[in-house]
Amino acid sequence: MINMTNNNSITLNNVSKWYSSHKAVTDVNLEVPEGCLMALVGHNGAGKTTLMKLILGLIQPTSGNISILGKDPGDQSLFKYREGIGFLPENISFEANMTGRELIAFFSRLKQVKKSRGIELLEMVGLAEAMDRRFKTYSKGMKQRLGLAQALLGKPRLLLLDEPTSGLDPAARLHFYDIIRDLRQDGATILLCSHVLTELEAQTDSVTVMNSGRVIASGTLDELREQAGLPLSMRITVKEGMSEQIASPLRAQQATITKLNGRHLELECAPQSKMQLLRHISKAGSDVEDVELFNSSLDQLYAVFSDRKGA
Ligand SMILES: Nc1ncnc2c1ncn2[C@@H]1O[C@H](COP(=O)(O)OP(=O)(O)OP(=O)(O)O)[C@@H](O)[C@H]1O
Repeated sequence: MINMTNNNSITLNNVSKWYSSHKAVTDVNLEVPEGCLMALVGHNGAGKTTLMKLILGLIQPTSGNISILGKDPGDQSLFKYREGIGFLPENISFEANMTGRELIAFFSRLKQVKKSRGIELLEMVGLAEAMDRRFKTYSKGMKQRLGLAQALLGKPRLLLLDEPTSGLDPAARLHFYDIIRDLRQDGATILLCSHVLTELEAQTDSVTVMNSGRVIASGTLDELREQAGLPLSMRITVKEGMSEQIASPLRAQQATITKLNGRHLELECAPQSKMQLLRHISKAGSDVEDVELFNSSLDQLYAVFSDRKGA
């Protein structure tokens, strides 16, 4: 859950990054509160990875200011605090001839973490059986798990994950989000880039949508729904032959009936009319057997914001 103490783990003020005349990121303002999981979404080339590199201090902004964990990420003298930051890049690649065990031992030394913790993490990500095999023999999903294990070394307070579930099978994805939940319970802040919007919905506190280097929308899912102005859908199951009778007063309440047959009616309404409509529906008593509500999905919200920018 979002920590309400107003402490931001990441703050970007008017950050731009240009490569020669190419604007990879333009005037980005972003605040990620401590303990929050924010998803960064956007088309290919929208600027998500560039933003992560800026936050990590791997590249310098052309203009604007960045603060992570209260520090300037570009300050090379601040090596010590990097122990508190974990990063999983999009296309993970390690020395091909080293085994998983050797690689995690190497990263454990770099992060000044006990080797045994590295081994524990390999076991946690499901690489116990494969840790003595060379990296070059690993499948894409196994490489990704090893990348995740190295990102988790040192109990990071801030985790940056670029497409963390790419290559993972469905069971491994579920396991990944279990790990993320545990980290969040320990207070970690997570910024996660993904194109798999459906799996993000249940996990994120907030979503930032990027397009052509700019932030075009940001907020909780409910805030984004309000900004997008998409209708809420309802599916009502009624006693046989009662649908028209129940639909009539709902039309007068600004609901748009989209489908109607003997036992079902489907409608769309403004999200703020929901309770008023439900009160009307409940007046029908036992003639109404079920009401299902469908909020707009992150996929639908993303499509709305992308279209608005003509993407
Ligand atoms: N080193 C670089 N030199 C020149 N242009 C770059 C460089 N890195 C990124 N870009 C450009 O900046 C823009 C943003 O790229 P970025 O990798 O941040 O996008 P992304 O949102 O992460 O995309 P994807 O979803 O495909 O990973 C793109 O137009 C890309 O071509």
